[in-house]
Amino acid sequence: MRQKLVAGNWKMNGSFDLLKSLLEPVSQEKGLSCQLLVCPPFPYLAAAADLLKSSGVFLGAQDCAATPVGAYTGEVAAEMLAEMGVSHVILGHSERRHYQAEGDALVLAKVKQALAAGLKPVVCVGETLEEKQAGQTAEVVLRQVQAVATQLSSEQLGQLIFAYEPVWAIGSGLTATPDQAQEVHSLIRKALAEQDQQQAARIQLLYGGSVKAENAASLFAMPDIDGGLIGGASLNASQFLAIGHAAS
Ligand SMILES: O=C[C@H](O)COP(=O)(O)O
Repeated sequence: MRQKLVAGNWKMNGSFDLLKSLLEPVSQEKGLSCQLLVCPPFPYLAAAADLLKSSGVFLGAQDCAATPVGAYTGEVAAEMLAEMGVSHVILGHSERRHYQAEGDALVLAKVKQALAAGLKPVVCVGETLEEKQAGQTAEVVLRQVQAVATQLSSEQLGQLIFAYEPVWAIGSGLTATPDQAQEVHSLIRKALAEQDQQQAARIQLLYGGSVKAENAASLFAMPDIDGGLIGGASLNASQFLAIGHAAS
């Protein structure tokens, strides 16, 4: 049985004040059966690790370098993140695919670095509005999934989490309906099962895109939706915890 995971992607938002006001209640919450993961920007990771210690709440980063340590100005190595107490790293988010022109090969290189450092990659996949309108959702999503999955061993595959985030639903207030999201999640799980049935049954598949306390429960009730990757609503402790309750 897969445990549900509610992950907060703060994107380029936050401050030390927000860190404290948000992570104190989150780290003290005792009534949830789901896993919680918080992914603030790099400058806040050390303080977040301190605030979350012994809480059971996981700490994640929003990116890592595609290469090991060395002469790569401005980059942050996966090993450095692991050393700070980070356990997860979001990779291939559509904002990075779009603004930083990250392609499937670069995402795979980052996934390999993350795995080598013992981090769990949260690999984001999803189609744009144009691709959806052209009927290309399955093709795009499965290409992004397989570009990573097929290049890994079974053991490595089992460390992955995938997040299906239709680009048209991110920050737009438009959410995929539970049925639409389930259809894509089921396609992803079937594709993974063709590669490795056992691991496919274990891998957590998250949904992301305008998830809020009001729509979370109906999404999380679907058989292949194992939680959410939450953007805007993760910046408010009571919203984020309410989504956690919907997953519990
Ligand atoms: O990583 C999170 C997603 O991009 C969703 O963001 P959102 O909840 O603000 O739509």
